[in-house]
Amino acid sequence: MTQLEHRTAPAVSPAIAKGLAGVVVDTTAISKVVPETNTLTYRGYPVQDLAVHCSFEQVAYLLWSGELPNPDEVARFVERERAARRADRSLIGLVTKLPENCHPMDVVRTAISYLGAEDPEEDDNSPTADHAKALRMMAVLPTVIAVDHRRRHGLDPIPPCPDLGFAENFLHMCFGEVPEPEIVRAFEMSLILYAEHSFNASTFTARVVTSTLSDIYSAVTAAIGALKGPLHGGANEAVMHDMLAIGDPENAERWLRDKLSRKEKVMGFGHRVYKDGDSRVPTMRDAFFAVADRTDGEKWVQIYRILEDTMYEATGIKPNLDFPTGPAYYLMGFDIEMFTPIFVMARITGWTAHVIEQLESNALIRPLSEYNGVPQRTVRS
Ligand SMILES: CC(=O)SCCNC(=O)CCNC(=O)[C@H](O)C(C)(C)COP(=O)(O)OP(=O)(O)OC[C@H]1O[C@@H](n2cnc3c(N)ncnc32)[C@H](O)[C@@H]1OP(=O)(O)O
Ligand SMILES: O=C([O-])CC(=O)C(=O)O
Repeated sequence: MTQLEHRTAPAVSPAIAKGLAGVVVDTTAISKVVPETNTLTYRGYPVQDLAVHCSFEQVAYLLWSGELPNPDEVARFVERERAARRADRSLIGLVTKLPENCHPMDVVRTAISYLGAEDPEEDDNSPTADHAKALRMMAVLPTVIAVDHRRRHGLDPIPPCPDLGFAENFLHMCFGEVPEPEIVRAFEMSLILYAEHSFNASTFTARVVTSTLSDIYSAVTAAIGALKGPLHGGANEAVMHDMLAIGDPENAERWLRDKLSRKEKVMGFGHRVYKDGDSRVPTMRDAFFAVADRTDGEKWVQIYRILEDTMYEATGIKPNLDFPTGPAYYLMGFDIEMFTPIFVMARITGWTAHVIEQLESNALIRPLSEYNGVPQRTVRS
C-alpha cells in the first residue's frame, strides 16, 4: 500500500473532529477564506487584485504590517530586503555539504534551522526582533534555494543582485538571466497566491510551535516539514510527476479514470476548505497558460484541461492551486523538486505573520484525545 492510498480508519465517536475539520480554533486578522463566495483576502484585499497590481515585496509588507506600503515605505523595505539577501560562507558551506540526492526541502528546512542556531537573538520573541528575523529569512532563503539548484547541476552560485526585484533576482540566481517579463510576472503572481492561506496545516504547525513560546526559526522549520507532504505543498511536485507519467494528452482521460477506479487520490485536486474550487486557481491557471504560450507548452495545457474536465465530470472535485503551479514551474525551467521550496519562499511571509499574531494573544495549543487503546493493566514483575 502506498502512503497515498486509503487506509481503514478506526471508528471514532461523533464528538471527535477528525483532522480538526470544521473546527474554528482561533481568530486571525491576516487572511480570510470564504468558500461560499470563493474569496480569499489578505488583510482585506482580494488576492486576485494583489496578484495583478502588487509586487511580492508589497504583499510581504502587507501581511506583516497590516497595510500596503506607501512609496517611501516600500522603498525602505525593498532596500532592507535587498541588503539581507547574501548567504554567508558558513551557510553556503552547510548547503553544499548536504547530500546532493536529498530533497531540496531538506536543504531549506536545515538552512532555516541553521539561521536560528547562529542567531544570538534567537530567543528574543519581541515583535521587533521577529519582524527583523522574518525579513532576513525571506531575503536569504531564495539565495539558498538557488545555490542548491545550481550545485545539483554542477554550476557555480550566482550572487544575489541588488538591482533586481525579489522574483527577478531569484530567477536570475537560478538561471543566470532574467526571463521575459510575462514569465517573471507569472512567477511573481504564483508567489503572491502562495503567500498566505489562514490556518492551513503548515501555518497551524507554526502556530502550535509558537504557542509553547519557542522561537520563530523553530516554528518555520516545523512548518516546512508540514508543507513538504503531498497532501499539502508537496502536491505541486506530485502534479508534475503525474503529468509526465501521462506524457501525451491522448492518455490523460484513461490515466485519470484508472486512478479513480483504484480509489487513489489525484494530486492537485480537492481542498479541505473550498468545496467548489480554489479561489486562486483562475488567476494561476491564466498565468500558466501565458507561460505555456511562450514556452511551447501547449501539450501541458491540453493535459491540464482534460484532467480538470474529466475529474469534475467523474467526481465534481475541482483543482487546487498546486494544479496550475506544477506545470507552470516546469515550463519556467525549474526541476520538479524545487517546486515546494518555491512555495516555502512565498509562504514564509504568511507563516511569520502568524507567528507574530499568535504571540500577541498566546494560549498554549493543546487539544484533547479520546483513548482507544487497551484498558488499564498491571505490570507483572
Ligand atoms: C496548497 C495546498 O495545500 S492545496 C491541497 C494540496 N493537496 C492535494 O492536492 C492532495 C490531493 N487532495 C487531497 O488529498 C484532499 O482533497 C485534501 C487532503 C487536500 C483535502 O481533503 P479532505 O478535506 O481531508 O477530504 P478527504 O480527503 O476526506 O476527501 C473527501 C472525499 O473526496 C475525495 N477526494 C478528495 N480529494 C480527492 C482527490 N484529490 N482525488 C480523489 N478523491 C478525492 C476523497 O476520496 C473522499 O471521498 P470519500 O468521501 O468517498 O472517501
Ligand atoms: O488551506 C489549506 O488547507 C491548504 C492550502 O490551500 C494552502 O495552504 O494554501
